[in-house]
Amino acid sequence: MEQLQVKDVSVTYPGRTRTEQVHALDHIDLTINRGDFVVALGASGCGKTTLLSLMAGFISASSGDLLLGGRAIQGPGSDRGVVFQKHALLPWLSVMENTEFGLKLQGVPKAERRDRAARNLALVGLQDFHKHMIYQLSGGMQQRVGIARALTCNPAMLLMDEPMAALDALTRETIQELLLDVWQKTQKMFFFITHSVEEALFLASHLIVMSPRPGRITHRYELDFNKRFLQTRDARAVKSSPDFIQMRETVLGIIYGDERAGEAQKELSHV
Ligand SMILES: Nc1ncnc2c1ncn2[C@@H]1O[C@H](COP(=O)(O)OP(=O)(O)OP(=O)(O)O)[C@@H](O)[C@H]1O
Repeated sequence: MEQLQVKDVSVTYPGRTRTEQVHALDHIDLTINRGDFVVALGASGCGKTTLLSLMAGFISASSGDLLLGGRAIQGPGSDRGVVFQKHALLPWLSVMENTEFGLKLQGVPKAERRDRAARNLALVGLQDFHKHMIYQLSGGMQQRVGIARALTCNPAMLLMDEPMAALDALTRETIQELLLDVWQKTQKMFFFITHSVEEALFLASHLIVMSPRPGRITHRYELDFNKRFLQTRDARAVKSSPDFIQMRETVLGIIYGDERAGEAQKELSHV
């Protein structure tokens, strides 16, 4: 079965002095199954990006294990697609050339890679933009190319680090809906980081809330607001429903509690 397992993982970075250490993640356990849309939410510095970087294979754990399909993650691989906030597209290449880039590096023949890239560009609504250059696209369209590119190597898992953060509110909502469509159609494992509580509640099938110093998962929720949207196509109705608003207040309370605790700790350390 396709599954990502994070087993008792801790990450410690060197601090500013020789003796200081930053406990970025502390004994994290998390299982992501095929078809799960896991969203990580939490105050700045709680270790969200560190967790994603472990899954991507960009960094190694100080202790514990990360397994994908039962095999230890030992570095980046085409079984995991990554979408960043800054889409990291190559501006001198066209939309098609950017999307097929990973397959070209793998030596996939041109006809096959064009076909696979075209299918994923259609999935994100860019079927009419193959020949456009990246600089001719809006921020939202560039982010769609980033998603299509990440999907084109057919990864088991899509890892997204605040991919909507630089988008205006309206575009952000459109891309949220697009992402839910892509999730429903592909049934891949999604791991998504955001600072927006509303975005997290709307997208997640599984929400984890993290707290900093040391980075821990403090709360876990199973949600179905995403399925409600996919059934009704009415995002406004979902986001203004009483249980959505109540959940938003609960999660905001958890996060602001953390941030206030963090501020108090900083103030104390200045005394
Ligand atoms: N390479 C590094 N060296 C030292 N400390 C690091 C390094 N990367 C991250 N940290 C520290 O580890 C902690 C967790 O960082 P991380 O970026 O994972 O958190 P985050 O929740 O993603 O934060 P943000 O929401 O601000 O992006 C922070 O205290 C950060 O300063």
